[in-house]
Amino acid sequence: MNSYLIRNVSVLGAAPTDLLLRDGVVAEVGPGLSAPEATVVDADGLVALPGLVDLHTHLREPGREDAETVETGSRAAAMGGYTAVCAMANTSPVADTAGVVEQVWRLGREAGLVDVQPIGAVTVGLAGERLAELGAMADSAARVRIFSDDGHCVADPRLMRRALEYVKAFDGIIAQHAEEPRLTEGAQMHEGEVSTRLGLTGWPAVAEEAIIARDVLLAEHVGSRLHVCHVSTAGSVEVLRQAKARGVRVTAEVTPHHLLLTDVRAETYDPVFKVNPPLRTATDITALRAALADGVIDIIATDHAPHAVEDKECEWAYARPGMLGLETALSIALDVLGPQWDLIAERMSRAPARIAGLTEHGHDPAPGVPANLTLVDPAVRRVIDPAESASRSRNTPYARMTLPGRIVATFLRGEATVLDGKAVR
Ligand SMILES: NC(=O)N[C@@H](CC(=O)O)C(=O)O
Repeated sequence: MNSYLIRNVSVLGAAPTDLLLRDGVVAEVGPGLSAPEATVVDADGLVALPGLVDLHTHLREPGREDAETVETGSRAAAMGGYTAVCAMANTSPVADTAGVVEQVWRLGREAGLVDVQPIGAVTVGLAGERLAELGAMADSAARVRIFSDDGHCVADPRLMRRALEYVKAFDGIIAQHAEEPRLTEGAQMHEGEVSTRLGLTGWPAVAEEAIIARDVLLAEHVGSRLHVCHVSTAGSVEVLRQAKARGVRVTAEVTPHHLLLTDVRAETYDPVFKVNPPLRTATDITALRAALADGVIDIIATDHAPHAVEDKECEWAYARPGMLGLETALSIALDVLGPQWDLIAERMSRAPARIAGLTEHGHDPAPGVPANLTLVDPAVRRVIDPAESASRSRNTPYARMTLPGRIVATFLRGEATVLDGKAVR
C-alpha cells in the first residue's frame, strides 16, 4: 500500500496542516509531519473534505453499458471527489433480485475507484405491482438498505405502505421518486408560464407535493424511514418542514441542477435540459437553497443520469430525461453555498453516509478514521468541457459554463483514485 503525506492542507477551511495517510487510515494530523516513505502531495491552498457520498447515481450497468458502466461511472465519481455512490436500481435487468444487486456490488469492488452501494428496486421490474425480494437483497452480499423505484413512483399507496413496513425490520429506507403519474401524463417540462408559452405539456409541482404529503403520513403511520429523492419545489419543502417538525422519520435530497437551473432553459429546446423532475422556477430555487441551509433538505444528491447520444440529441419530446452530475456537483455546491466547508461536508458527505449507513465514509480527516477524503482547489474557475468527462456520456447541462472549484485529489481507503486532477487509473 502507498502512503501519502499531504502538506499544508486546510481541513474544512481551518489553518493549514499536514495529513499522513497510511494503511488505509489517516495516521497522523499536524503541522510539519515527516514520513520518508510517503509520496508527498503539496496541498498549498487546497481544502480537504471527507470523501463525498452520493445517494443517487445511475450507473447503467447491467444493460446500458453504452451510456455508462460501473467502472466509468466510478471514475467520474472519483473525479468529482466522491468515495462512495449508491447505484440506482433502474438497470436492465432491474436490480430487483439478490443476483443483480450482488453483480453491481461486485463490479464496484472490481473497479475499486469508489465504494458502490447498490440500491434495490421496491417493486418487481419497477412495475409498481408486486414487492421485489427486499429481504433477499438485504441479506445478500450487497447488504442493501435503501430501496427505490426511481424513475418511477411507487404510486399505489397500499404497496408503499407494505414496502415501508417490510424494511422496518432491518431499519431500511424507501427512497421515493415522488411523481403522481396521473398528473404527469405526457409531461415534458415544469407546468408554468414557460410551458404555456412553448406549448409543451406541463409537469405540475403538485404532482410531487401530493406524493410527498401522502408518503410522510404513511411513514408516520408505520413508523418507518422515508427518503424523498430529488425534491424540486417550494411546496415540497413546506410539506417536509411540517413533517420534520412532527418528528416523522423523513430525509430529503436536492440535486445540483435544481439548485441552479430554471425552466427557462427549455426555451433552447436543447434536451440536455430535460430532466425528471423538471427544472423549476427561480422561486423554487430560492426555497430549495433555504431548505438546504436550514436542514429541511438533508443532502445534495447528484441524480447523475448518463444517456447515450441518440437518447439525448433528438427532438425534446423523444429525449430521455436526465443529466450528468458527479463531476460538477462540488462546483455547483461551492457556487450556491460559497465556501461554507462544514455545511458542504455535512450535506455532501456526512449526512448521506449516515442515511445510507456507510460507516466508513463521512468522517472529517482525523487520526484513525478511514482515509476517504478529497482535496479541492477553491480558487480555480474552470470552463466545463463535456469532452473531458470521465463518464461514458456527454449530457452535462453545464457545457461551456464557468464554475468555481476543482477536485485535485481523491483518496479511497488511503489509495489515490485521483491525483493532480487526473484519474489514477
Ligand atoms: N432523473 C432523470 O431525469 N432520469 C433518471 C430517472 C428518472 O428519474 O426519470 C434516469 O434514470 O435517467
